Amino acid sequence: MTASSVIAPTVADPVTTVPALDIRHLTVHYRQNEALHDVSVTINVGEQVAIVGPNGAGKSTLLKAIAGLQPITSGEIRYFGQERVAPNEIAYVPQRLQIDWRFPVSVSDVVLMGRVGRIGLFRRPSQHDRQLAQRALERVGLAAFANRQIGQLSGGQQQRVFLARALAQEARLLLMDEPLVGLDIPSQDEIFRTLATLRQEGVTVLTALHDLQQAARYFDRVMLLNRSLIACAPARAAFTAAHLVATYGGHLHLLQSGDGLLTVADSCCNPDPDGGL
Ligand SMILES: Nc1ncnc2c1ncn2[C@@H]1O[C@H](COP(=O)(O)OP(=O)(O)OP(=O)(O)O)[C@@H](O)[C@H]1O
Repeated sequence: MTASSVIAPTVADPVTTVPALDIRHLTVHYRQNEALHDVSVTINVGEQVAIVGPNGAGKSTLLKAIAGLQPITSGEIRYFGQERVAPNEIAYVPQRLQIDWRFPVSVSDVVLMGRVGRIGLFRRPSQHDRQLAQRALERVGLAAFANRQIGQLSGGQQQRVFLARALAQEARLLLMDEPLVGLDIPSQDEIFRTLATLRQEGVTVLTALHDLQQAARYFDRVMLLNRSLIACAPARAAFTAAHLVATYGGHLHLLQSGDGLLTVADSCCNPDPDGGL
């Protein structure tokens, strides 16, 4: 073999090969209750991943542990190759019910709060910060609501305000806990449009969801969780009968759709409760 016929090995690009999240053997307890058991998964930079699983599967716990809001029992989480991450690098949007919407702040105040990590708690926002907040509100279609009190918005609009806050924050990692709960279809579409914008900007997104069709349609990979990690793969590979049964047990009916992808319906909503697979 001549030297010229040898193909030089590709030099790994350290920027692109370092994952956004590298979770190793993560276990989390609430007192005696083990909410997450030995979860190991890697999320690449710019990926959008849906976390699905039954009630109590540990979806919220996983998001909170990643956000640093929930102490972990054992294991480790690395962020962009580091043990620690600056708070402004992560945006966490909790479930709607966990937010006190009566809080007397305007929509633009909430979005500006996304800048606090960058400007410091006691410094006034600059013109640049205000412009970023304004642009973020425009991008989620809420510029006209900037001066409204946050509690006066609809559920979908409130969720979009929190997305705008994440945009203004210029976070690299966005964690959302069931952002679609209680939203009508147009509001859900607006959220997915905003996620598409974040995709263009290379923001890594992890979202807890209940709708498996949406998880399959809008996300690069689906993480099936039931205290342990069952799978984390593109929908076609994730939604196998074995994975779905391991995740949801006997509570689901599996359906074969036209394109061969398995989809599921909760047995509580099925008109024929005795219907099998
Ligand atoms: N603050 C808490 N104190 C004690 N136990 C908790 C707490 N939060 C959650 N748990 C328990 O941890 C387990 C995982 O809960 P978690 O909220 O993470 O699940 P989930 O998948 O997000 O559920 P859901 O779909 O209902 O929101 C459950 O058994 C739950 O009861």
